[in-house]
Amino acid sequence: MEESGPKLALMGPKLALISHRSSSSISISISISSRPLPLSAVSLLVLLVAPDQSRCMQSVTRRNPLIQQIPFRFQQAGSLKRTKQRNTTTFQNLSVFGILCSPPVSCAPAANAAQTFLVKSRGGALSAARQRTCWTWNQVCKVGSERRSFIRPSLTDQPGSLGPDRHHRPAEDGEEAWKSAQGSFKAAALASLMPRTLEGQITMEKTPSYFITKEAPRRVHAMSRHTKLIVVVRDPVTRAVSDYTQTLSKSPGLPSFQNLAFRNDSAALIDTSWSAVRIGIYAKHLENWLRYFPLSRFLFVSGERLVTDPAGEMGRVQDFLGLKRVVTDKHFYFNQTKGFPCLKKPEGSSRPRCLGKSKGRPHPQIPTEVLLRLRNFYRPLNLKFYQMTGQDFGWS
Ligand SMILES: Nc1ncnc2c1ncn2[C@@H]1O[C@H](COP(=O)(O)OS(=O)(=O)O)[C@@H](OP(=O)(O)O)[C@H]1O
Repeated sequence: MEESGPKLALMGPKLALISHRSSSSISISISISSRPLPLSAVSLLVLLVAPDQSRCMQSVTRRNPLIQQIPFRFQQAGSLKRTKQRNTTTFQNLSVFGILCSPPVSCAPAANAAQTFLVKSRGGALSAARQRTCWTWNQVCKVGSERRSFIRPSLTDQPGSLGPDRHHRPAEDGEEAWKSAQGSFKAAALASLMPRTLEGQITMEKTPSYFITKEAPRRVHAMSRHTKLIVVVRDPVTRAVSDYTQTLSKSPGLPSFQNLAFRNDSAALIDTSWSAVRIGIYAKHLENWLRYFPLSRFLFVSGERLVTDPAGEMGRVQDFLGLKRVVTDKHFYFNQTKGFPCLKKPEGSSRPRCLGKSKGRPHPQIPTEVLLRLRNFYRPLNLKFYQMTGQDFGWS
């Protein structure tokens, strides 16, 4: 008989396996009861488990008169599909997110001012001017249906992403009120992006960059302080090489790893402004999160064990979430060609499934001396991270 209640689902390539190039992310596809919640195509990082989004949203909107109503939610999924349920409209595979500006900011064109959206493109593909443009509901739908723009929920501070448009702030509002409105708005906007959570369901979201985004802990906390957070971490040296490999695959003319890893003015110093290096300073990012969430709210998953013992790590994830252990050893096999564990049978499919080509790419050869220096750089930072988490990840 089919078990009821929340469980982890083994769905697509992004499923119960995990990814962690971006240091902190967990790539679990989740199912809400029997209905799969499609997650984004990027590896995950922070997993938000919010028990009651709608209540959370109501309190946000009550506290701030600027936000009267946020009636739309967006999911990323298959084809564009509109469904109505309890006054909530859900668009699937509207790879766009929209935020209701209420009262509407004055933006052009605003044919339907009551339903005006700020739109942001994934990776900044839209021009800055377009990013600042508020779009009407119809325009958002159009973009979604044409799949021209991919917009992901974001807690970062990029202009034109979440929140009232800074260029159109109401003159009568004081600075504090405005800041608070922006903060609440972002929290509400995030909540609005989450699917409605019903009894017996868990809502999850994954965005690697949250872990390293300064504003994210405060905003996630504002959305729900009961959120559970899952962070997948991998040896920061391997992570940096993986990060570089990914960038190299998109920009073949990239300077060498060592050129980027060391400062121009002093070849002895590691360049911590390079994101591939900076992201691996886990202790620093965690400090920022611990200002808002106690350690008990976190689960740290080892990226290395995820490869050597995926079922074991998934067992920890299920325990942490209070779920019955549904995902076990019998779901995985080691694929010799891929060199990684794969799923024997994802949900809804009779065929085995491995993660895609961009996961588990061969890394370029980096001189041993360079890796050694990087390892020395990370050693004390890793130790600090072990102390903070109470976990030894064994990165030597
Ligand atoms: N089962 C399985 N199959 C394939 N790959 C696996 C698996 N488990 C973990 N990994 C590792 O995931 C790394 C990619 O991490 P992300 O998904 O976070 O990267 S991304 O930034 O979202 O592209 C990817 O890093 P690279 O090896 O550098 O490609 C893999 O090492």
